[in-house]
Amino acid sequence: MSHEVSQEPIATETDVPTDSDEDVMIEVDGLKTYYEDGGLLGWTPVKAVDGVTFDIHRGETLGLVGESGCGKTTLGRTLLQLEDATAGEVRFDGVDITDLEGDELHEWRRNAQMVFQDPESSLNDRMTIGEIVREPLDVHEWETPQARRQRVKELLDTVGLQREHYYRYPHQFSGGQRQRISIARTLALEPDFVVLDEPVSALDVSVQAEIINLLEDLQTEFGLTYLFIAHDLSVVRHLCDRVAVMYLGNVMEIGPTEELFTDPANPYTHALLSAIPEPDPTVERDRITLHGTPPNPRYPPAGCPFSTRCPARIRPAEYRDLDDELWNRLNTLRDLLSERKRADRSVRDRIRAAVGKDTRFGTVEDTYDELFGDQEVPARVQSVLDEIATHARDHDESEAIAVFNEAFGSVCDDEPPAYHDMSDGGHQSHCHRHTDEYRSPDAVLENRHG
Ligand SMILES: Nc1ncnc2c1ncn2[C@@H]1O[C@H](COP(=O)(O)OP(=O)(O)OP(=O)(O)O)[C@@H](O)[C@H]1O
Repeated sequence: MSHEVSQEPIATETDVPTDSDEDVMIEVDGLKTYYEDGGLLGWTPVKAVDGVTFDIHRGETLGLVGESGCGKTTLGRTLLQLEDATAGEVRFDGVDITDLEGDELHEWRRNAQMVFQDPESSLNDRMTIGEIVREPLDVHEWETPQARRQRVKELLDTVGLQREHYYRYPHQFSGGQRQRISIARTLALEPDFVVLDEPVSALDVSVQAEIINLLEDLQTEFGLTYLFIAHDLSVVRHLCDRVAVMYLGNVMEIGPTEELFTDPANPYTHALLSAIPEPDPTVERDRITLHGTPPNPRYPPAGCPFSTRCPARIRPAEYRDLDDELWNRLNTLRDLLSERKRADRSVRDRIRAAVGKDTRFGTVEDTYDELFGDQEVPARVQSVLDEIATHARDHDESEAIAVFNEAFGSVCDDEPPAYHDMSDGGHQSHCHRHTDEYRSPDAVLENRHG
């Protein structure tokens, strides 16, 4: 874990309207979690969570969605102090738990628990169901051993299992039943807050609804607050009161579920929602095709995290009307140049480059041919491309990128966007397009649906 603090968080404390309502249970403020897995001095950490600020309200279910690897699990684990925060605060009822240690942390953990995705691997097959569910009670020396046994039996009732299951082993149960066992264990110490990390993704569709219903019933019965991490947006829409959309370690948009699904504000949310299959084939819907893949979380863009793939990225005035496909190809060229700049080129590559031979990135001519061979490139773009090519041939990627940014760059590439309020209901989005200076993302996306 790194304690390096790099670029500014996407919004500063002063940008964010503080929710002073009494119903705020958890306040997350400028939270960062970096993984220093290389362990080498100067090694660039993975910025799994990179400066997020939001609240969780008492008794609500907050959904957390986003593509694989965007940092959802890391965020959930950091809220429970299962990962150390690199920077920022997580305040539970006003207490910053990132500062807790030893007995205080142990005691606090009773309040907050996690249900994991895969009930196959999260239960110890050598322990009986009774031992598994009782373990947190034993660890926290809860009352007497007899009272613990009684409590476990009650918990088995609560989650729809039978008391006789106490002496059985996990392998004797189906996936859905195993998830019920995990949930019983999670509830043992009567937590207030539960992180549900894809709790139904590994289950058969027929069983998913049963577990979702159980989670809803338990929430009502025990007044639980949930952070629900999920890929399946239809489940999120059904279950969650509010939704936070994550991309590359940042929360891009947060708001009431229906508002966010019917009137998304952020270009990334538009893209994520447009990937949901339309159940009614007769309904025509615009789809947004995202080009490229998310950037490496060790090297996030300096400006908006989504800038390298955003179909609504602000363009300099003289290129506003450029063909969208050509614009996408230009963005791909910038990604290639950045990757080439970063690459630790092998000795062989360096020698080949020095004697003017191809490297594993291919020649500049090949790359240009692949990207622009079938495009009509206006002369004003071609002259910039020619200048970039000169630097790229000299292996001066920094200068090539500087020329690129000078011509095609915008505020999206340079500055992290601030939070913007989309409604009075706490709907917020981070996008430079929300400022008066630019057209809203909606207006731009209407023209650019691929
Ligand atoms: N222990 C670790 N050490 C180093 N990098 C890690 C570690 N755990 C996660 N990462 C990296 O951090 C980033 C965020 O991972 P995380 O698992 O939080 O994402 P996620 O959104 O939950 O993904 P998924 O939906 O696939 O579970 C990824 O790039 C991942 O490879």
